Amino acid sequence: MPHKKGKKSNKNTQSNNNKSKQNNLSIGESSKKSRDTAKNGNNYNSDKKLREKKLQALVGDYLDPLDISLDEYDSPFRIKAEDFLIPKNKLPKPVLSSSKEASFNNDKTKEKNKTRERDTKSLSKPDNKKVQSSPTSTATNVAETSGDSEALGSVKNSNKKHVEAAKLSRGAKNVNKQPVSKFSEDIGSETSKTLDVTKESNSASSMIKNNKLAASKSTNDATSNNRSETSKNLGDSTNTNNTEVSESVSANNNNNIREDTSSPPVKPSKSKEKAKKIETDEYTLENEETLTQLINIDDDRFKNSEGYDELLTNTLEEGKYVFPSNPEIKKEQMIAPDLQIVQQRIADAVRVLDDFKELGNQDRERTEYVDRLVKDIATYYGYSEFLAEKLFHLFPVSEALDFFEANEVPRPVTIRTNTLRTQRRDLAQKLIDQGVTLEPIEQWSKVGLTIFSSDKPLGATPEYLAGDYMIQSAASLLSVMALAPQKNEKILDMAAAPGGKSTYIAALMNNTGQIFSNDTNKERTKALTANIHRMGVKNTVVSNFDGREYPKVMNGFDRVLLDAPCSGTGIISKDALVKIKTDKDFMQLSQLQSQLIISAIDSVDAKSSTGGYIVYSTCSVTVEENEAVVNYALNKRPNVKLVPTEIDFGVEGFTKFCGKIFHSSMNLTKRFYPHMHNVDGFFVAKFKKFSNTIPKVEVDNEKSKGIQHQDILLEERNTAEMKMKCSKTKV
Ligand SMILES: C[S@@+](CC[C@H](N)C(=O)[O-])C[C@H]1O[C@@H](n2cnc3c(N)ncnc32)[C@H](O)[C@@H]1O
Repeated sequence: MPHKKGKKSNKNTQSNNNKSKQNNLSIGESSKKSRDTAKNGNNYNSDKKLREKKLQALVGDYLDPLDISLDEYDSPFRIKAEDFLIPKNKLPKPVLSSSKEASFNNDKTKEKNKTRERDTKSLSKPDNKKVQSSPTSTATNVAETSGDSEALGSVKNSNKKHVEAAKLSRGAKNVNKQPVSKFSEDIGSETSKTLDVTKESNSASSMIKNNKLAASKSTNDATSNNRSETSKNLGDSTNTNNTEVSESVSANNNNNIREDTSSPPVKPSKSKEKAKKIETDEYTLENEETLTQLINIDDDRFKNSEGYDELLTNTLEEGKYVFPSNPEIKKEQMIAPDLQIVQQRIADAVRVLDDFKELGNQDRERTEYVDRLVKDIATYYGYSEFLAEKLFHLFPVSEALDFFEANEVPRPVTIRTNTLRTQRRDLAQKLIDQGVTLEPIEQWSKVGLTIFSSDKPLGATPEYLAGDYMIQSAASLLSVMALAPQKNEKILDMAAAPGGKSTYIAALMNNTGQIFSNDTNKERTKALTANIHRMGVKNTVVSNFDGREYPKVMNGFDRVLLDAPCSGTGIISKDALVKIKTDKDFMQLSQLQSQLIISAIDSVDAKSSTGGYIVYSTCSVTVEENEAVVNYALNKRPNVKLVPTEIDFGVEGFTKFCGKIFHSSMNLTKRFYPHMHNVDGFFVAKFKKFSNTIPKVEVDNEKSKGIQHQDILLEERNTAEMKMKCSKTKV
């Protein structure tokens, strides 16, 4: 029997099943969970365990019972592959609700802003003309003043419809599943039925679109306890809020208020005056008390305050990005922020940064905008500011947003055919017969299948139990393809559990030669062994050493794969806890990775007649876990050089980053991104060892060899400095 991961997963099977049902959730709900997760996670003062407990309660304890090859390292919870699958008959119908899409789309934003401005003004200042301008509120007035309960009912129904529509739009988030196409006869042909890159990227962008929809919905959800109904239901608010206004106004004025244009101006209350003052003043200790009072005033009073009016008007004004004042920021830090406002600020900031010369405020530096944007991204998507900033600087501004959005959407579930047992065509047919809908993975793989839906869990089909396939992310195939193992070679998989890559290597070698599958975690080697048995692998020895010690245990390998333990920033859609990883986590991992890569190099025989290769991979996208580690290896072991991975998609690794320069051959490494390639974030580097002697060169000579690893780490540690540098780099 395959290994079950830990007691916890056994104990929780029942509750996991229940959660799993809940987890046939819409993307928006899942997005919301991760945002909620993060909201809690941002509170770093609380105890870590308590935080994790809270997160688990929110996200669910989805331990994978079979410890299948999801590439997480020490992830405290996992989302089961089957949880992503929606049974065919339950696939949601697409809902056309573009008007409710989140407002990262600028055109829609403009339209929305106009509506919001109208709503906001009519809400905060009971201007009768404004009230008149809303057909719904007019109808309500008429209904109320004339006692026409039927008309009133119909108005309320129409509001209800908006609520229903909003609910429906939640359903639309599930539509990220691509259109299901049945596997056809010509499945063996790599060219015929495979998705081409364009199609795939379209589907990726449609996912992002759907997710924006989800984000919009989640924002609505998240704001429900927030300061106002207006911002809660901005998409539906025209009617609802104006109805509220006109209802309250008509309660005050028994006669037809629309005729009354001469009402005296309402004198602001004391608290309103305070509110206005605090909105405009800088935050000081003296006004802290007042600020606290302001925060504590109830929603109605707050939403009627001029400060709130000003805040909304500022935030929503078309084409203009207005920095939140210090009190606003302070307030956002102290109470749950209004995510709708944060979302709008993000969209506005991206627009301004895209055309800073034209749209930027001349009194502000670009770095100030970037700084605010990163903070807002951290709040909105639930990252620590530290990590949001680290990830943000990997991309141009608007692409960064695509990356964060893509992390809210699960990647397609994929499996790898075990060619030791079967062929892809036969496996596909058997699964189709059981109601699975699938398609071959893209052209670059001959063994992968993308699964769209399945009536039963993919880890419980007879084919799975017979070892016909491995549930494995598409990205994880890439490092084995780069390794390109040959028959009869001696190969080391240095960090191998639970065996997704080891068993693929065995299949490519057709069970010839020898594979040493090693992992330092004894528990995980049980899953590794189980998978090796299940998949019919016969050329593999499982070992349990710290990889750093391996050259002392054994060396002379033709090839070594180091699929290193990493932070998992490439698999955030699977593991929301990555969002709150700390500086210390990254420092420790980077150090371990650097030590492991040196061991991997030292384990290879440069004189191998067929090989002499080392492949380094991670499911992370941070520079210090990838290029910095590779650069360190090149400096410490000048007897290796980088060679092409032979993977013909992905983007080149960084040759410079935030003012630092890496070895010029770093462009031979490959990066893969969720928003670009619709695979987990992944990094692959391939080295060729050309000598078993380590040449004596000045490894510390920064000029000739690029920067030293430690320098980068020190640099990265200084986030303020990095921020400055990176902000400049991105201009
Ligand atoms: C990304 S996972 C490997 C996934 C695996 N390659 C697969 O495809 O199924 C990283 C693994 O590194 C192992 N690991 C962590 N530190 C290690 C060390 N010092 N030596 C060897 N393995 C280590 C972890 O236990 C974990 O199983």
